[in-house]
Amino acid sequence: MQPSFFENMPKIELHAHLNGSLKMDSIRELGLQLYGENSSDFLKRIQEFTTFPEEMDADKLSKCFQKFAFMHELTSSRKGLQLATQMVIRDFARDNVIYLELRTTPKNNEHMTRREYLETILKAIQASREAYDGIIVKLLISIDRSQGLDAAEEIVNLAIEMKSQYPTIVRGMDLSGNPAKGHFKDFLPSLEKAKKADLHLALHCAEIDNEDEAQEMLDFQFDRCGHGTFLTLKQMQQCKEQNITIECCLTSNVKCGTVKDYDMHHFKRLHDNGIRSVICTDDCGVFDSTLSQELAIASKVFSLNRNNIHGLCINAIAAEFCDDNEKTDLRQRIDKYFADNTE
Ligand SMILES: CNc1ncnc2c1ncn2[C@@H]1O[C@H](COP(=O)(O)O)[C@@H](O)[C@H]1O
Ligand SMILES: [Zn+2]
Repeated sequence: MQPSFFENMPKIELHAHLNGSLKMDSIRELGLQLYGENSSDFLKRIQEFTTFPEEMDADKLSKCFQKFAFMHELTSSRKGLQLATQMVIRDFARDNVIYLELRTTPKNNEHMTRREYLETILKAIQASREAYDGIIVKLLISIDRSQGLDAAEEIVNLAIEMKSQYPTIVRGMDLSGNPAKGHFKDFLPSLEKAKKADLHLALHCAEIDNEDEAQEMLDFQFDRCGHGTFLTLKQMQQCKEQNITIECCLTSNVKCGTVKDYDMHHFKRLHDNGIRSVICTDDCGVFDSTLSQELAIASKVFSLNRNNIHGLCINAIAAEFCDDNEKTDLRQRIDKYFADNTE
């Protein structure tokens, strides 16, 4: 299959962090719009944002988290956040993503409360649908495991409130941040509360090797597993039994050094064992990728044929946090693409 097959394909993105998904060109545009900023120093910082050392480094993943500070600076004002949200949605729409679940950690600073942070994004999402060709955008609200429990509790309460105000957009919660920091167990009461309030859960799990924590998470039960890199085969089987879909982010894992190379990626193991997985970008800005590229890589490295790719799209529809009418419509659009493109 040619790259254009993946570019033209209507796609579904289920794992994308807002501040990690702004592409280099859009960061440049954002700098210009916010500060008239186009200096060589600014352009150098953009380069650093997307550059990863070639060699393996045990600390590569931790270093990745330092990169987000740059984007967080650009989105620390309401205007910056609103523009960034619009640009991220536009960039996904340009890649023919027709359904996008964006996730973000609400932040408070001198310009915004966490509530205002979320309201700014929700308004930008509402405006985006008409602007960008009918793309459906949902929001998952993230808890950063490297931050304290008070923040987590405030965020869950806000998520519950925002879900009742924007029920078609706010669909779930995520647990993310540096997996070497914090303990899942501590966030359990907050996540339990989210679950009781019917928020779906897409949690980062087993991104690093921590079998006990992964087990605690699986026993708690959630809907979708971000990465799942270090799940044991038994835990993968548990995912299958519990109907948990694994969100595989190939380039993210390779660039962060948790997977040595594409052909060593656990996607193969999942696929071979019939465990439901989907391909996602994670942070397409930081990792300088697109969903089309990730699917093309998956198809090449794991020798996936058209039916396999179609199957991945169907997996994604099954795992979406949206209503059945939206799923039916998306399925029709994707089936039509595969029926019309029989190369
Ligand atoms: C690479 N693998 C990853 N593992 C875990 N968490 C990640 C991540 N990539 C991104 N994030 C989480 O998303 C934030 C950026 O988006 P938002 O500011 O929330 O929009 C990061 O600060 C981190 O908390
Ligand atoms: Zn992630």
